[in-house]
Amino acid sequence: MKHVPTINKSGPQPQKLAALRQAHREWNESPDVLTRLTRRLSTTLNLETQLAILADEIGQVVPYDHLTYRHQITSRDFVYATGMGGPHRCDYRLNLEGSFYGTLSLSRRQKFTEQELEGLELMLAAAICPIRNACHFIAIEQAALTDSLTGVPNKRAMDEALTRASCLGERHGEEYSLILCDLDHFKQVNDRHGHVVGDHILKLAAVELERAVRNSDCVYRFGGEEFAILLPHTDEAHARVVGDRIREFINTITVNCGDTDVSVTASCGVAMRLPEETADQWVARADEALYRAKDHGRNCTRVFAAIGI
Ligand SMILES: Nc1nc2c(ncn2[C@@H]2O[C@H](COP(=O)(O)OP(=O)(O)OP(=O)(O)O)[C@@H](O)[C@H]2O)c(=O)[nH]1
Repeated sequence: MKHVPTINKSGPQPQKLAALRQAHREWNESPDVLTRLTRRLSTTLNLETQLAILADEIGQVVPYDHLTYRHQITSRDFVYATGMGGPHRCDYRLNLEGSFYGTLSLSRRQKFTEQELEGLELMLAAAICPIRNACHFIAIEQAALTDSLTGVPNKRAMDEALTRASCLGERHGEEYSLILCDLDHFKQVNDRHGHVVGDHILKLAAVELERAVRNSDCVYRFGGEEFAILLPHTDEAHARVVGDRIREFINTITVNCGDTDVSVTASCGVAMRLPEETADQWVARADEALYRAKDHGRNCTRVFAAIGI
């Protein structure tokens, strides 16, 4: 049976409450480095902010010229650096309960003393739990914005990006175009060759889309067999060219299924963002252009022209 703690009904405990108040004051005002470090780290789950706090607190006890922290969190490199080098260096691999949470390196002109290294280790021991929590937080945030099948950003990430693009477009008059790219007759691929093949083609399509666009553009999985590509600084004429290139890349996908090779085509709908347009209205126009591409026989690109609207 689960242990349920009993509630003490003996009435108020003035002495204990006074002690609690005192402990709280001491915790908040303590000049002790470790108490202050853990107290400051506990105020945030943001890894960059935590590292800035750690760098600040370490610098007050062990002067250094340069501090770096590196960690790969769900395949993305996280790097924090402050200050400028020095020939003497110490590196710490941050491990907790068998898991690795990054490498912290310090360097400076003078050698580090044994006492300083011991002090550093005490501070890192106090910081490791908050750092672990911040790393997990980043991983969870990334997972919430990533499509688990293809690894590209998902619809939620796209909604955030479109809202951001709308704000920037409104403020600075930047041009943004959106391409919706939908695989043609994908139901037939699933029905004839099975979902495993369908899933494999979706993964390959995401790879081809990322290859077909610039680093500054971003590919999202918008729905089942539908992707979206957001193109900053791009008008509709250039976006059309990208739409055609995307289709060419998708057309190169071939999956061998025993005695047949399965290939796919795609249709693209393009819309450039209009002034004062909401993200939903913008997506609706790109979707309308996609519908026209499908209606025109598929494997083509259609633009919802901004002129005349
Ligand atoms: N394998 C696989 N199939 C998916 C996934 N998500 C959606 N689909 C399939 O994609 C197909 C989409 O079918 P439809 O919306 O009819 O579109 P379509 O057959 O591509 O036809 P058009 O878009 O008109 O060319 C459906 O069979 C869905 O089951 C997925 O994650 N994996």
